[in-house]
Amino acid sequence: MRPSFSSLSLSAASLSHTPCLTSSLTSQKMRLILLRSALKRGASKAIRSFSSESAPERKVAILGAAGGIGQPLALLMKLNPLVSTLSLYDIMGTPGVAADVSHINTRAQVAGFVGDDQLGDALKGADVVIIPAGVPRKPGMTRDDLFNINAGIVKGLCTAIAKHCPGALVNMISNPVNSTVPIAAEVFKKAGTYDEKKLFGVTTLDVVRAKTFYAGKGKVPVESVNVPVVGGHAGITILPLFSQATPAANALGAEDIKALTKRTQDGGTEVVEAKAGKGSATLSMAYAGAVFADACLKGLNGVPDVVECSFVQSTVTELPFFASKVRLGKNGVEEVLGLGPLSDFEKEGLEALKPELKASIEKGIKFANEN
Ligand SMILES: NC(=O)c1ccc[n+]([C@@H]2O[C@H](COP(=O)([O-])OP(=O)(O)OC[C@H]3O[C@@H](n4cnc5c(N)ncnc54)[C@H](O)[C@@H]3O)[C@@H](O)[C@H]2O)c1
Ligand SMILES: O=C(O)C[C@H](O)C(=O)O
Repeated sequence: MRPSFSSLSLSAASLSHTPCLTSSLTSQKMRLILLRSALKRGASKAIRSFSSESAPERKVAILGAAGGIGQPLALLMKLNPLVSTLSLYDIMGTPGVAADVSHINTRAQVAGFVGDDQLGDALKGADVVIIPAGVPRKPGMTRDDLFNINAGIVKGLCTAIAKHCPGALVNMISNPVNSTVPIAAEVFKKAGTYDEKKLFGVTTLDVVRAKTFYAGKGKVPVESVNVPVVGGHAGITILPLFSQATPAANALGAEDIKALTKRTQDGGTEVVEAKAGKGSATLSMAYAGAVFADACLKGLNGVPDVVECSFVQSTVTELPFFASKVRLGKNGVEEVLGLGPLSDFEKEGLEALKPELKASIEKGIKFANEN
């Protein structure tokens, strides 16, 4: 994501590096001309990136916007020049978060909404809805332990989405993602608004972690690393495909790959334990959520070849939902990409994750239909 202010710093840099020229003009006059033309170039660049004409109007709503993820995610979405309206909803605290974020001098107009009565207005006209609402883990808990509270929260919010912005792309962050995405699908089916191309479980944090850990161990530049992560978003259902990682890190042996896989699968728990009762990943999740929402917006805007991993309705395996690489387009999912060639270790991991993922999906479907 490139915040629009980057072009301003570029133009400042180009000003200070303007070379000296010799001509019949005095050097002072020449400096003035160069300064004017550099300013003009810089200003037009800045106007291009700030202008609401350069990108379509896009409304992004964050549900759970006053929480540990919600607040930094609101900040990052306010910095995204593709967002024209940023709608911040929570059951408490959003007026303050919205007032704070709204003072940042970027394109998005910010509005805060609080409580059931204002949920409809928060959602109306949204192109993308991001859901980090719900309780996080404490040490000793699994993501599934959050089901009893978060399933109901997600169900209520998705019922409102079906009513107020049925065409929006939904980015589900609330855990357990392996169950909350199927819950959302069932709610939308019941409401007659389900479009499998528009529902996404956000698994980007697994990819972010896999990239970071691989770069560290393989001693390759982190910015150039790509690693697909497939399956789901809990424990062994998180399956990083390091055999497909680029660039190749030749120094990594089978034991290293095993350790990297385990660290990626346990990345959430690593943060939960380090926070010692004060919640789970929030800052890295906000970053990951912003990366994924940005990809959705780019797809909606017609940018070609936008590919991210996500937990979506799928025929890649026999399971009805599965995370894999997905090509994003003007209607959401344009293509669910296959797994590609797997190593024997990854093939074993794939078979091992299926029973747990299947059970979590079925639990979500059952809840949505019985409550
Ligand atoms: N998908 C992922 O990779 C990933 C990563 C990290 C955390 N998570 C999950 O995200 C969720 C949020 O985590 P957090 O650390 O931000 O928690 P948090 O407790 O800090 O914030 C949650 C926010 O949700 C709000 N909320 C509760 N019920 C709501 C409702 N009905 N409508 C709107 N808002 C509501 C709360 O008021 C709170 O502000 C958790 O379920 C966590 O497990 C997922
Ligand atoms: O681990 C958690 O509970 C939060 C999140 O799913 C994560 O992966 O960090």
